[in-house]
Amino acid sequence: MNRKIALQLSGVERRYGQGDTVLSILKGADFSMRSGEIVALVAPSGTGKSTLLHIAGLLEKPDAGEVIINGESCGHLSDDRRTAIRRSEIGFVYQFHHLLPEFSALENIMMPQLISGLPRKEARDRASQLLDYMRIGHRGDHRPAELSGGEQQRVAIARAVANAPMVLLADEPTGNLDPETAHYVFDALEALVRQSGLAALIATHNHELAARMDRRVTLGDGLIQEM
Ligand SMILES: Nc1ncnc2c1ncn2[C@@H]1O[C@H](COP(=O)(O)OP(=O)(O)OP(=O)(O)O)[C@@H](O)[C@H]1O
Repeated sequence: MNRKIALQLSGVERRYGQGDTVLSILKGADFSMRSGEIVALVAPSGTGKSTLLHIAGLLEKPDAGEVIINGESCGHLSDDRRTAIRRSEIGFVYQFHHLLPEFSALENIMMPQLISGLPRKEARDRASQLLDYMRIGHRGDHRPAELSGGEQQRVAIARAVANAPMVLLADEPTGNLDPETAHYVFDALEALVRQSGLAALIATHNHELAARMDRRVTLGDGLIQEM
């Protein structure tokens, strides 16, 4: 199988601080991921996982190097173009769901599509389909506070992929869940990735979950290394 490269990082560098207190987090990191692939990012706390995900997701700019999404090099793009790529090609999931509390699960999933200009009916149909896919179709009218932790994360994943992005970036998406629920949420995520062909990079401290993914990478000395 030779699927196309959805995300590529080339020579990515990131430093924080100034003068004597510069902290070099990424020192020329290279990485690529193909459509349909699920990659675990497993590395000790503070080594730069979130930094890497923020750069890959165009939320932060690297000090040097390139981020290429779906063949488009993003380094020299205008902020507007970067925002447009982020909205259409990238989905984010975090450790805490960050769903809007006053809206239902269905409405939360519709939101990114409405922001992208999709008609309400189409957004609703797709949101409903995603809820079914995540096996929580019966929970569409519930607000986040009325859902379990695992259900909330499944809604968050559905919302992240609502605009059919090329790349899903997840920062400890099951970090707040018990092990059994974590596996259940991952089952749903995996099914979604296989069905949609998006590429997923998932930072996790859960080694059992990482073992279920296609590939595992780690961060060491500012570089991304295959495990
Ligand atoms: N804006 C910033 N300014 C200064 N230092 C920062 C900034 N953001 C991150 N850092 C530092 O960079 C290092 C990497 O942070 P990052 O959040 O990427 O690590 P992480 O591997 O995701 O950690 P964790 O697993 O604990 O979430 C840390 O030492 C952190 O303190």
